[in-house]
Amino acid sequence: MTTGLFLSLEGIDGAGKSSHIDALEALFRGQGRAVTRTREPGGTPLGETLRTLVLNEPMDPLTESLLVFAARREHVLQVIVPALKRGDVVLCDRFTDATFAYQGAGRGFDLGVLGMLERWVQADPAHADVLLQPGLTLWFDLPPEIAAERLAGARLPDKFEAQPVEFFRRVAQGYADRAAAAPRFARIDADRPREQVWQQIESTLQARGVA
Ligand SMILES: Nc1ncnc2c1ncn2[C@@H]1O[C@H](COP(=O)(O)OP(=O)(O)OP(=O)(O)O)[C@@H](O)[C@H]1O
Ligand SMILES: Cc1cn([C@H]2C[C@H](O)[C@@H](COP(=O)(O)O)O2)c(=O)[nH]c1=O
Repeated sequence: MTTGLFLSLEGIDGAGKSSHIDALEALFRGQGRAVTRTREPGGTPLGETLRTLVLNEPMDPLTESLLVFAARREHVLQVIVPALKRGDVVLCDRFTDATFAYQGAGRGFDLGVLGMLERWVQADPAHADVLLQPGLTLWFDLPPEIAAERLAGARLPDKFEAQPVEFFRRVAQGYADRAAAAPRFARIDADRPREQVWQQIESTLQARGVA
């Protein structure tokens, strides 16, 4: 389906993903790679409109799941697949693992329904059994209490960031469950100073042969 590298960044809110995206982009550009940098929910005009709703409006978990997958469908078709076909490195701040972690583990929504939506949204039109997935997922793993401390006072919390620590314990477990089932996950110990977190990222990219 594609020739580029699809790299996603995942973790609970405040785990430190955004703090390393600039450096990741610079690293790949320094190697002469074209980079498409994007995020979910979002990445297209419609996706960004849906993001505003999802991050701010209270809603039923099925509604929330449908909106993030609707945004993802546009994102996959308009941005991610074309970029991968060009041979770009796609740096995506969150993808479907976030839906399993937040709507599935966090909200308690049916994982079977999420799996069905994943298949509908990410199937290759030519091979329905092949799903578009990141080639590598950097999972920033940080205890929820520390993430909450880091976020406290950093910015006005959105709907998710305002959730209690118990919600993020479930989300963190959701990521751990997803990671246990998919070798594309690389765990980054985010409970370290920034320089050490970056060193782990660099060594992971080398070990996986992608940079
Ligand atoms: N290794 C670190 N040690 C201490 N503080 C950090 C570290 N990494 C990031 N921070 C700080 O923690 C806060 C959250 O970091 P960041 O915004 O990168 O997280 P995030 O995973 O992108 O969060 P979100 O998903 O909610 O956007 C920021 O204030 C950032 O400066
Ligand atoms: C993709 C996706 C995201 N979310 C949540 C997770 C975060 O709380 C926000 C996005 O904010 P960020 O600062 O850009 O990390 O949305 C979700 O609940 N479900 C999803 O599928």
